[in-house]
Amino acid sequence: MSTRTPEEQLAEHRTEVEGLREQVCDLHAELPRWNLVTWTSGNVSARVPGTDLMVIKPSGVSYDDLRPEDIVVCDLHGRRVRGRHNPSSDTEAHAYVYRERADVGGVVHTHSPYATAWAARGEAIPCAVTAMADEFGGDVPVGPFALIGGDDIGRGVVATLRDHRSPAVLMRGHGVFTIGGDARAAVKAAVMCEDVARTVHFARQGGPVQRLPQEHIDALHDRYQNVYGQ
Ligand SMILES: O=C(CO)[C@@H](O)[C@@H](O)COP(=O)(O)O
Repeated sequence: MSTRTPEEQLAEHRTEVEGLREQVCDLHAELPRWNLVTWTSGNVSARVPGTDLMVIKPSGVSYDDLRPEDIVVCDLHGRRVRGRHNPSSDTEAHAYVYRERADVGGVVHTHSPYATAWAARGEAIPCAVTAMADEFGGDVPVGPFALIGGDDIGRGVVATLRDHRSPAVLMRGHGVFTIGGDARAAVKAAVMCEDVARTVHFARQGGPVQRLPQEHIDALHDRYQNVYGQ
């Protein structure tokens, strides 16, 4: 934790903060694009590296209307430092994750329909296809039900993901929270979570679904995380 005030940190990192406000504003367009949200029901945040600050969506503002200057700057206790709007209802949850997980640079919340259906049943998505092993390294787990507004959701996210390689958790009776090294990685995890939730749901309609053998999950995850791509 920095010894400087949030305002001093903001003044020192103004360029990075403005860049992240623009990036997080743009990333919100991915939520409706991939059918992860209805109306304003999801949010993206990013940690400002080297500070105790984060940037997050304003509460209840339409994705079509979002501009970089609407993205709210908060400290890591969810208090607004800059911005004319109230921050997202989930700000304290995101802030808790950043306080507890130094490796996390981005957090996303959605109500994407297939994944949220698994959350409504309180059922983990079994790791039954290679794409799941790649991105999640196992099942997508279920976290506890928690009321919206305080840091209880953040506590549930951190406690659940501690025992998993998955960057996504299905919060029981609510929806999806994902984490990533940066906000883009957390958005990607949210997109992939909905994709595998839908695929495994479809597979279930035709019969039982089997989890891949653990050694195959481990090999696939290792290849995707360390070899795949450029
Ligand atoms: O999950 C919920 C409400 O159920 C909220 O996270 C969602 O509507 C998004 O709220 P915000 O617009 O980010 O305040």
